[in-house]
Amino acid sequence: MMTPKTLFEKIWERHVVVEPPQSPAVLYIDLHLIHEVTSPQAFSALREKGLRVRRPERTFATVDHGVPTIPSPDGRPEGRLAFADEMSRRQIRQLEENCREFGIQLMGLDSPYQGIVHVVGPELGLTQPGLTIVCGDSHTSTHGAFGALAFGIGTSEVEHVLATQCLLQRRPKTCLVNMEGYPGKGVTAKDMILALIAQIGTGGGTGHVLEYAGPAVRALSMEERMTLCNMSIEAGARAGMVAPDDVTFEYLAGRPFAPQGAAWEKALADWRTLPSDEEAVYDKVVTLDVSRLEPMITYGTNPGMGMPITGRIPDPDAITDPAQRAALEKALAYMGLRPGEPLLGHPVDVVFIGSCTNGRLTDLRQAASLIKGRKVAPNVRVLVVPGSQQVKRAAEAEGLDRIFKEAGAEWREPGCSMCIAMNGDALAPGQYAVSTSNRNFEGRQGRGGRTFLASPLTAAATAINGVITDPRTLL
Ligand SMILES: CC(C)[C@H](C(=O)O)[C@@H](O)C(=O)O
Ligand code: SF4
Repeated sequence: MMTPKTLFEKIWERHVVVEPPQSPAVLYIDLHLIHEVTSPQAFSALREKGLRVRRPERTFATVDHGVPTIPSPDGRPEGRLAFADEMSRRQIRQLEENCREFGIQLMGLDSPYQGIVHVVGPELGLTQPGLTIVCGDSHTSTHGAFGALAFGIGTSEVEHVLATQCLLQRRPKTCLVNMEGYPGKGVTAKDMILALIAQIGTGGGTGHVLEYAGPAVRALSMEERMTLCNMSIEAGARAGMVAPDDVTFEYLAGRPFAPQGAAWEKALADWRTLPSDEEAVYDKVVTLDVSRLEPMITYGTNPGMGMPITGRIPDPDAITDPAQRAALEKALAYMGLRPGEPLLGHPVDVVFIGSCTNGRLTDLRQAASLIKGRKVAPNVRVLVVPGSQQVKRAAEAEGLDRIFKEAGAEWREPGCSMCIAMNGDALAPGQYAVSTSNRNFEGRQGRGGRTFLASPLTAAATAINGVITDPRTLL
């Protein structure tokens, strides 16, 4: 009898080149994604050492973090750079030059496929089951939704992978996240992952690869599974994964970089062997009953500080652990919130709908379904930023852009935008935002800005009322 294995173990074992005792393994990397922020020093180091890129055909680049999302004044995609700050302009130009010199395919400003790296990889069919995927970006965990082993790396590791197509990596532990039951009306994948992180904490997944399983996960679309895996890193996990199934295969079929013809049939047969074996053992198991969830919202300055939308802000005095109490006190002071208060009805200045967590077509459709035929509140600035050019075109083909614009929202060009505020889209100090992104750290969306993380439905409901709103009241 073969030892039963988890999805993670199967992929890990296929990719280990050597795993000497007491030291990190050498792991072969199938797909390396790069963007303008974490790659420049890596290429400079290659140049200094006289090294080439080992497998340029397995390396793909896009520009996302610093890209202005204001439509080009002259209609040319390049014209967007007119709005870029100096640092972003240099990084984008540098990436263009590096890709030219090293023979790497770039989804640049003029590409119909440009977008956030974690949106672009899947929609091009680059992201596939069974692959090892890295990117100098923590939300690389998104790609695990396809049953790939995908994680973020640092800039020196980007250099290492560029030069060798391999990475030194300690074997992580495994954690099964069992999602029981089915979510109710208005409760989305974003609420499931915010609830999980609220339950296990931002350190709950440390050292582990999370495998999301259970009927609620199987029922999710690929885009929803990506939302789930995207935030694995916010629980401290190395990666997040969902075993591939027919939903995965249907999503991938016919995508530009997916296998075709006989190669597709061969790949499919292989991918079907990847899901964890029935008797496989995990280092840890966590269970979340999603049938009891409400839409979630964060009140603090890390993604674990989340609560059901009808809840009340917790009281630091009720926390016994001094470090945790201090962290909550500091967070509430920054957020300008008081313990025991509800968040429902709290005014906001900005609503941001976008990012690699919730900037895909499904997310925009959900937001539009609430906004359609309504107006956004006059006191709120609403930014809708599609995750990629493909998402933008698909949304426009369905008329979603018109729904947003007629309601008084801004319809932007693709990029990371106000998720990280590196491109000029930023909160003013003290402003409150409901954001569909993944991080609510101090200053994340602009210096002094205050972020409530929530789903696209909650964001849209809040945009309409101008105060934090339970989307179930508008559905
Ligand atoms: C800029 C980049 C390195 C960073 C990351 O690693 O995730 C960013 O994408 C983020 O979301 O904070
Ligand atoms: S959208 Fe936000 S989380 Fe995603 S890669 Fe860009 S900055 Fe990072």
